[in-house]
Amino acid sequence: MAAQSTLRTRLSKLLAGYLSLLAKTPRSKRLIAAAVLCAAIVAGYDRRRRWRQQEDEQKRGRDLVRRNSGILGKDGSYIIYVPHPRYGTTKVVIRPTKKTTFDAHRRLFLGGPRGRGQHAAGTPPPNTKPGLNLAFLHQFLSLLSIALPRLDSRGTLLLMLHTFALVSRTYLSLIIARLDGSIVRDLVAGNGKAFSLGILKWLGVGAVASYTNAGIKYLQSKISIEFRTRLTRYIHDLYLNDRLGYYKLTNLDGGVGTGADQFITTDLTRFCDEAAAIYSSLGKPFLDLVVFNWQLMQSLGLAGVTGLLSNYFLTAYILKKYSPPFGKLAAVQAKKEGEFRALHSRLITNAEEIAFYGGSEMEGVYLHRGFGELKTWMENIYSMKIRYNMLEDFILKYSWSAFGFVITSLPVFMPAWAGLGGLLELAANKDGAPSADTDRRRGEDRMKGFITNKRLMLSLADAGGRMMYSFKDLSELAGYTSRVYTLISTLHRVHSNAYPASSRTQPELYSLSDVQGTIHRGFDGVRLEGVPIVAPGLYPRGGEEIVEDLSVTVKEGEHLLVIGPNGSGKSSVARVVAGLWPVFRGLVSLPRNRGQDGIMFLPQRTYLSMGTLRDQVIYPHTEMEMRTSTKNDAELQRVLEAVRLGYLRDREGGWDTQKDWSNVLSGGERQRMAFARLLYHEPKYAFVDEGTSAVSSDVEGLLYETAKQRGITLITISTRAQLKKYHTYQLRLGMGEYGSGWEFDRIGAERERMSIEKEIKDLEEKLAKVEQMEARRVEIERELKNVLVEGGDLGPADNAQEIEGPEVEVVPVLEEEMYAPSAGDEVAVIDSESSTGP
Ligand SMILES: Nc1ncnc2c1ncn2[C@@H]1O[C@H](COP(=O)(O)OP(=O)(O)OP(=O)(O)O)[C@@H](O)[C@H]1O
Repeated sequence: MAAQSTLRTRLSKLLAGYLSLLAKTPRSKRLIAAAVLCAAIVAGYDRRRRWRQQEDEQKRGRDLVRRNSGILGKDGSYIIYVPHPRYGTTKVVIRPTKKTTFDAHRRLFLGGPRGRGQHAAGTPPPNTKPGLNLAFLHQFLSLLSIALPRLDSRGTLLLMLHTFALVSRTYLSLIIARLDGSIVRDLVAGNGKAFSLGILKWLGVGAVASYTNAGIKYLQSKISIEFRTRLTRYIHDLYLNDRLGYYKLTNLDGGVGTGADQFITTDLTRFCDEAAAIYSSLGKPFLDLVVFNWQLMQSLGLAGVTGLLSNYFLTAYILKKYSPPFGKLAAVQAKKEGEFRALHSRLITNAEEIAFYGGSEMEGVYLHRGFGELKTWMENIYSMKIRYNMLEDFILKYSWSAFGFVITSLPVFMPAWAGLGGLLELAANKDGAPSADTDRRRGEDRMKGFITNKRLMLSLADAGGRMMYSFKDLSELAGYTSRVYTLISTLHRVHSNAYPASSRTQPELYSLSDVQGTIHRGFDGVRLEGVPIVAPGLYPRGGEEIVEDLSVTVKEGEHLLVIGPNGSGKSSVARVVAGLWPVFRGLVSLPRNRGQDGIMFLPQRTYLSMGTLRDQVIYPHTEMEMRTSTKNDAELQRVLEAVRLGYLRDREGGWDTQKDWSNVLSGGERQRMAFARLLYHEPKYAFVDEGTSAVSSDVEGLLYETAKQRGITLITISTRAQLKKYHTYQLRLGMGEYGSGWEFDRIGAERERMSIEKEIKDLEEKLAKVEQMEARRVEIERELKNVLVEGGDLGPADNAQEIEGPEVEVVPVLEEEMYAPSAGDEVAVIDSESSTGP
């Protein structure tokens, strides 16, 4: 009780004191305090709300990460959750690049064909060598317009902070140079107090400078990541869209060689790192040069600074003259690294096939050759660099220091030419006969001036050196810039189909600049009218016609079988309809949508994606799309049962199991999985390319009947005539003298019967000739017996005379016993079981 009453008294005292304080405080201050209190409460509440939201998001993120899925935003953005070591997951929002942005950038990236003066205004000729030239400036600025899209973007803010940190560091270096001079002066003068104060100041400034240095490095990496994020997303949006950039880039355009992977992963990273570094490695020394030169001009006069500047220009000239073409070297090295990497990717992708063939030795040859080329190139670069580095080191480190000593001695030896320092010297000289005290003071001032100037000179030499070194970095940056620019401009070219005809030569027939056909989407069926099926050549080469002007129409319920020998162009028809290959002439009509109620294509090799078992059935849908289309796991199970894969879910441990499915499913299972996708998506029309070649015939029938029952009109591509029973029409390719003809018939129609009867007649005629051929074979064998004797030796001379034809030189064969090795001969022992000989 006593304790309680004491507490109450204390509380009431506290309250009274607080109220009296409040009464005494002016009104404005009270208002401010109230505002601060309210702000603190609101901020606390907001923090709590955000914290809860973050927790919910992390929980949702964990679920989605497990399911390999994301969320689609209303504005078309895609929200995914990526695993995070500390928070479990972090949310990443990916906003698609707007169409108008691509349109605006096309002007920056699209050049015309090779040669000067044939490309859009402002774009450099595509054959410009990477280096420090105007093309580099254009390319770099174009890439920067993607990396820094707006003035208020994150990257711009980071650059501003970085600039602030760089300026602060230059200012701190200036303070340190002055402090250095005064500390040495105080030491020489024996002024302990000033000396200690100087040391304290030194430590204080040092702490701030270290923090600034670390900040500069941190901001530089942040800028690099920001650039990379923006550029990667931009490239992905151009690369992976309905214009099929990822396919056309290597199969039709060929502008980036074997593939874009090396460009997107390694080259882009190097470009971003170098671009972020170049800002500080050029910007800071440049700032240092200006500020320190100004300072030195104050103390050393115009002569000193003129000397310094001439030194820079001379050095820059010498280094530029003798420097190897670093930009080009970096670009070629990146290309060679890409080729080597592509060889490894091929090996990984085709590991099983290569293992079956036992092809490791052959693959080893390719890999060693690829690495050999890369190694030779790199050795050349290093040997070029070593000579240049020697020159660079001697000039920047040693000759510059010697020159620095000469310049800092100017106030002492040539006071009339040496600015403020020189004036001080002159004034001291004028003071008449020097006393011991003035001599001492003069000595101290000289010392301070010398130390300050020396430090400034050192910083200046360092800045100049870094500036010169960064010319090399700049050249390398030019190489990476050229690589990334090439990738983006090629993607733009593919995206907008910009293949102008060269004005110098006639465009080749069926080259990408000769595409005149029309694609009509929104048709209820599949129709080709006068469409040549052409295997395209890499731009600007022309393509090769495989099927002559094809005209065929498939309407709902009229299943079509496309048949013909290997290589006659069956799959190519699907490639043209799917938009992989261009429609060079004629008209192609097809439904507007892919998937449900539209059209779908099942390629010859079933692709199995990364992710869960569910993802395999619903591909290319995501789980999120599956849920929004009101389908569920029970429906998926029904689909799997319809294709006789109902056991998979239990065997693999549920829908969310993640595996490398291409190694788990057998060839037949993969094909059935492809049919499961067909049944899941329920398109109106479907191209099935050799979709049942590895499936047993009873299941094959079941797959076709089920698909037809679901209302899917099938266009089957196959070499097997027994599939006719599931189709209404057939398109026979590979006809005519050149194999580019075709026939389109109703199955069982008069013409088809006639063509089969004709084929039977042909075969009978050929069979009738068999007896004649047999008789001829016996005759030839008899003749040969007369000509050849046993053991393969030629017969007697009178027999040989009967042979008509060119003269044959008879070389006598050494018999085994006639050969006796002499002492000097090397004798190889031949395993009689594994080798045979004449
Ligand atoms: N990207 C390409 N570039 C050039 N030619 C190609 C390309 N793809 C295929 N070809 C060629 O086009 C021809 C037709 O190929 P397609 O794949 O259409 O044949 P197919 O009739 O489906 O053969 P198969 O029955 O063996 O599957 C072949 O000679 C092939 O070599």
